[in-house]
Amino acid sequence: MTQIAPELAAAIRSIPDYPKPGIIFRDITTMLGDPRAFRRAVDELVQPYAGLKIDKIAGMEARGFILGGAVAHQLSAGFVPIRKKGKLPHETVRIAYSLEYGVDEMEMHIDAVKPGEKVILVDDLIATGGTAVGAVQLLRKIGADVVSACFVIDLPELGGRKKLEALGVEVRTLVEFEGH
Ligand SMILES: O=P(O)(O)OC[C@H]1O[C@H](OP(=O)(O)OP(=O)(O)O)[C@H](O)[C@@H]1O
Ligand SMILES: Nc1ncnc2[nH]cnc12
Repeated sequence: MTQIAPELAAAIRSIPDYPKPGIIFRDITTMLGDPRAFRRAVDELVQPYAGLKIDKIAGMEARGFILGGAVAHQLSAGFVPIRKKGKLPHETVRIAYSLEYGVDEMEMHIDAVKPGEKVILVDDLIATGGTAVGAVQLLRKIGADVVSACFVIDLPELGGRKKLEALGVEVRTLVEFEGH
């Protein structure tokens, strides 16, 4: 497996059979708690976009908020929270999606992005791609130009990267893990 950042892979904890039997949960809390690894992850995510004049970073609840907030700060971009249903107070756009271990609905404020604004999607991990594809669909519904999506972790066997690329979204990842 290509590892852009092997020291990041070493900082991520793997927990078998969580949240369901057969899933190996890739736990980034160990990476977030390590100041060097957290900084490295954010720096690596930001670097390809430096100078691109990105308007907004969209982050998926909850882990996408931690990384996306830091990336937005570094790029001097705004931040758009994509939340699980029922949490946002203003008018929203909503979509149902499935992920590696469940189904849910996510939503975003209808005025979170202006038509034509350049947006990058940020999350900790892409597995089946259900969450990220849902997020791209929401962003496009309100006219965003989704230029790229980036993740610390890719689980390539679950095919998420290919689904996003098929939608015309560039995908950048730092670490790959085999299996689920
Ligand atoms: O590619 P997929 O199969 O869609 O899976 C990836 C998503 O699953 C995890 O989030 P989760 O829904 O567990 O939410 P959390 O961040 O609140 O724990 C992860 O942070 C991604 O958002
Ligand atoms: N295996 C996994 N580990 C952590 N988060 C996930 N989200 C979807 N699949 C996951």
